[in-house]
Amino acid sequence: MTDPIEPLYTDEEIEAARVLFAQPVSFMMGAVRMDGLPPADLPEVAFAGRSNVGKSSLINGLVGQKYLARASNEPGRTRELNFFLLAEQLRLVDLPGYGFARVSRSTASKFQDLGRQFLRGRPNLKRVYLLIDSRHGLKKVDAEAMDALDISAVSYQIVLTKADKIKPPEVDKVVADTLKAIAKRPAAFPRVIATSSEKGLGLPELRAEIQRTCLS
Ligand SMILES: Nc1nc2c(ncn2[C@@H]2O[C@H](COP(=O)(O)OP(=O)(O)OP(=O)(O)O)[C@@H](O)[C@H]2O)c(=O)[nH]1
Ligand SMILES: [Mg+2]
Repeated sequence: MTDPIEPLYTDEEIEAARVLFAQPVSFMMGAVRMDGLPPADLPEVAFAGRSNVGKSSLINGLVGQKYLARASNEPGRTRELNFFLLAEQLRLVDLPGYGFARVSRSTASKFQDLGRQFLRGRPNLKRVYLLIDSRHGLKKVDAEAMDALDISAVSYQIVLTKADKIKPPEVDKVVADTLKAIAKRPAAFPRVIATSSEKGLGLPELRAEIQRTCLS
């Protein structure tokens, strides 16, 4: 039996994805309203998760640029839907985080509502990458986000972040626990990728997964 934990990508796929993500990438726009989105004319993948989980850093890691998406230690940094165009072929969408944010409750909920509306109603959204901090695992707010995605039938995949902060056997355990927790969720893609934007762990596999999702 194949191990569902192991990513199943050929060397050719990994190399093709590396080449794709080495192509030019640019910040296209930030949207603050659903009627201000770019046209739904290219495949998109979005990065969602709690504030401070590492969404902006992961986008930077994937494209090999340190400062493309604004990352910060201050939770609630990303406040708009930020669209990054890669290779003129697909878009990476950085979402505002849910959970704690160092802005007023009404400001935070305004951007969280925008994120929710986007996830529910974007026809060209191929998949949501739902980021979970390796040190913390799934929390109640993450389960609520998954409930919403399951109900809307929006395909999502769990990506563990900051895997450099814990030991490899602990990472394996979080991966196994997470797979168990999502087993019965209808819209969850049954594979979990552990990543570190800092050390590059898991990024080649995630690039290959995004390429498959958007361009095959
Ligand atoms: N050690 C380590 N730190 C990371 C990693 N990814 C992100 N961080 C740190 O975590 C903090 C938050 O990262 P961001 O990428 O801004 O997180 P975010 O999810 O975009 O946050 P919001 O926009 O506020 O929702 C920053 O201080 C990053 O340097 C990682 O893989 N390893
Ligand atoms: Mg951010």
